[in-house]
Amino acid sequence: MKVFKFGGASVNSVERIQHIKDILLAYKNEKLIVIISAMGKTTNALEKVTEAFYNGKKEEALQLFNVIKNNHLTTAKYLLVTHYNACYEQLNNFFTEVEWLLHDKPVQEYDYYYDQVVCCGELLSTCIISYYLNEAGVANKWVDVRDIIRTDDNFREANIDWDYTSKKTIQLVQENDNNIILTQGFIGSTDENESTTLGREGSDYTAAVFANILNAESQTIWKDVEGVMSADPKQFPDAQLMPELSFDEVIEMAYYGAQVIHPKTIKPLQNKGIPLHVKCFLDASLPGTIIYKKQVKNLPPVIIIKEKQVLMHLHSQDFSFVGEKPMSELYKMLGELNIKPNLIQTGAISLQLCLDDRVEKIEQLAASASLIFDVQVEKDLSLLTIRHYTDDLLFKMTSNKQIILKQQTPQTVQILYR
Ligand SMILES: Nc1ncnc2c1ncn2[C@@H]1O[C@H](COP(=O)(O)OP(=O)(O)O)[C@@H](O)[C@H]1O
Ligand SMILES: N[C@@H](CC(=O)OP(=O)(O)O)C(=O)O
Repeated sequence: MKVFKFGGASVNSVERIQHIKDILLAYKNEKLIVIISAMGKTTNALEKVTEAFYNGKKEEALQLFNVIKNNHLTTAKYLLVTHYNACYEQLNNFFTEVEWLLHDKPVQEYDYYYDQVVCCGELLSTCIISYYLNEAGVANKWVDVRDIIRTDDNFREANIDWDYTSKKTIQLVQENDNNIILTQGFIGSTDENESTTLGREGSDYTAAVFANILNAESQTIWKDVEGVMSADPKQFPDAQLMPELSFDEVIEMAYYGAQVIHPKTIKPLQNKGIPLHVKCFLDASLPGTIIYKKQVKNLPPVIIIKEKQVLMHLHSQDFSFVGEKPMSELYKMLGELNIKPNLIQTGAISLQLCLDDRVEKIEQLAASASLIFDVQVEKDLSLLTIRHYTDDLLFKMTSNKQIILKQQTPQTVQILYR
């Protein structure tokens, strides 16, 4: 059994979806689980629908959703001939589910509605692609992953119930004759059938969960890049391909914010020693990157830039040390708000946290933290991380920047700048 994952970038046009068919035809005789994300930037668009709905702008939410609907229907029309009507019917069921919800007034928490609306992106994309592949001779079985991936109700960052999910996954594979099972990444459901999501860009993780449970031979993430590069090639055209990487290196890269693989993906694979391939779906003959248990030496400097960062300055209110007590209270607040700081620097009577700029979370944290600290917030910053840095590169990358904070170990340097 192999697990494949195609991300939003691989399914963002009719041509790209047709390309998936060519890739899968080459694996016709293999058992595959194929995980697919929402098309292109659909998840962002669905986030906007949820925001409008939650802010009481029902008409705007419905209008925004209508655009998403039409885009998917147009894609289905281009791709399908004989299967269009059946696909249309299934798409309509998904549309209706969301529209019903949008007609209601929000009475529950925002994150709950977010998951009920946003999960639709993956359901729509997989529905269209499954019908298309069946029509094009790549027989597959479409599965609603919400029947398989059971989670808790920690909406937007749901945690997997491994026992239930393992049983259902094994049962699914045993009962299915098709070589290809095609399903959604990123989403799951609670024991009360509420939809959940696993955190943005979580489809890589879904694939790793299946790979782990099924002791897969390998997992392959198909991307619009050659493989894992030493920097985002969109920002750094000279970025180098890294043909092999260790699990340790990739988990560090993901932790520091490299967009290329979701941070939670590595553990399920590492635990079972399952190799992860990152390959280019535009040219399957390219070798890509293999990530495995082997130690890999002599890596080039790896550059990661995170934009839209906020620096929260916390200062002791009465000149007492920032000791264990205020620190543990602060960590409790971070845990409750589900916030992961990207960098923490402590001093005698102050500490500084670098965070992603999620307005509502920052406001809540600032409000809670102000009970024990004086709080100041600085916005519009960027966080540069270089693994395996050289002094020359560090100088080159920071010489024209206003450095706000710096943290350095022999392996990694992090610079927060304006
Ligand atoms: N180190 C890196 N190596 C390769 N690609 C990277 C890296 N860092 C960022 N990227 C970006 O990741 C993009 C693919 O990620 P994304 O658009 O989220 O893909 P998908 O939709 O397939 O998950 C690439 O187009 C590339 O610009
Ligand atoms: N569609 C979700 C899940 C995902 O993993 O997407 P992608 O594979 O395109 O990063 C998101 O955009 O967050």
